[in-house]
Amino acid sequence: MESILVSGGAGYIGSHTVRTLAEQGYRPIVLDSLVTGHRQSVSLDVPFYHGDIADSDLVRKIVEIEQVSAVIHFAARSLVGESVEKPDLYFEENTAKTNRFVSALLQSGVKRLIFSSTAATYGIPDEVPIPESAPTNPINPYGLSKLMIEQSFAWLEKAYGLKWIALRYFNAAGAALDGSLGEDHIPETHLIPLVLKTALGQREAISVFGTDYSTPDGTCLRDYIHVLDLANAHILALEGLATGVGSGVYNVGTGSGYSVKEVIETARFVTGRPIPVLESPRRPGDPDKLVAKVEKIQTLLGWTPEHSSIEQILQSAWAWHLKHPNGYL
Ligand SMILES: NC(=O)c1ccc[n+]([C@@H]2O[C@H](COP(=O)([O-])OP(=O)(O)OC[C@H]3O[C@@H](n4cnc5c(N)ncnc54)[C@H](O)[C@@H]3O)[C@@H](O)[C@H]2O)c1
Ligand SMILES: O=c1ccn([C@@H]2O[C@H](COP(=O)(O)OP(=O)(O)O[C@H]3O[C@H](CO)[C@H](O)[C@H](O)[C@H]3O)[C@@H](O)[C@H]2O)c(=O)[nH]1
Repeated sequence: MESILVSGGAGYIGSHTVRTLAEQGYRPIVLDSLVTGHRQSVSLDVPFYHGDIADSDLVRKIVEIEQVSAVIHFAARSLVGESVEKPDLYFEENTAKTNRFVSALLQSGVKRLIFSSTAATYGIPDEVPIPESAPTNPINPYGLSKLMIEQSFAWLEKAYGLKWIALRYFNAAGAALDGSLGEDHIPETHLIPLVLKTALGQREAISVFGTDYSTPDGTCLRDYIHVLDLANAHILALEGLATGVGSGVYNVGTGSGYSVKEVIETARFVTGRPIPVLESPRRPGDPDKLVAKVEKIQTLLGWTPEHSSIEQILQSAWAWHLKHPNGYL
């Protein structure tokens, strides 16, 4: 059984990936500082190290004790607004700490790595759907912190033979189909959990940020990808690297966009509850459309989304919210 170290394995996407790895016959090992993650989101059967990715001694120890052969690296800060207020925090926590983490891994002989990147590396795209070859002009420190990591990998590959895949996720959403794992960010800023908290009556209304975008209904279009499909993309990426797929960046999305209004309308249908809307000003830094071009991951890694219709995303997220109205508390 191959042992895979998952940094940030107690976070939203990490916890779903840890479970999927175990289901597919891998042995996941989690390293997480719990700065934003939840211990309860990881099964007690999974080896769990409470620590920081920048603790090189700990990383080397884990690799040796657990016989780690590859790494999936989720650990990061990911609040766009916070990154604008505290760019130094993002360059330290994401870029600098990842550099230390990858150095320790390479020193320990681990050369296969899958990295959580983001559509925020593109900034405001000229072309939608966005191909991986599009220019990268991030418009916030969060996106830049991730782009710098991607770029560093090419040099680490040349110097030390690192094999890497950076998955540029579009909008991660949804939950385990039985609602047993889900999204519990504090503070929550993402549209879908906020819409469902409104359906639960925990919020009075959902603010729609901007109704004058150049989209069919005036609200922003996003490419929502189910967290289980994302989890699977990581495993295919690991297997791809092991069987000779080259290093590089891959978009992970569905290729279809839904507007904020369409998401809210579908959530009304799925939950059967009223969801009051408050039309609000634009949120700074939101591009009107972010939709992935997905041929590369489909062709080279054989990945196709299976749970990512907007109905399936909302149904699974609703199951999670009904079972865990206060998150993992
Ligand atoms: N959620 C999205 O829509 C989305 C979109 C694009 C990219 N991403 C990226 O995916 C990854 C996971 O996102 P998420 O939504 O699951 O976030 P999350 O905050 O739920 O998970 C991040 C996990 O990393 C841990 N962590 C953070 N810094 C750490 C450190 N220095 N050492 C050890 N552990 C640390 C946290 O405790 C948490 O468990 C992040 O890298 C994020 O930037 C997320
Ligand atoms: O209360 C809300 C919250 C969001 N939105 C809108 O809903 C859409 C989706 O917003 P999210 O905050 O859910 O997601 P983002 O598209 O802003 O962010 C995602 O995409 C980014 C890339 O731009 C990063 O990768 C980030 O990590 C990831 O969560 C946006 O148009 C946003 O303006 C609202 O109208 N009301």
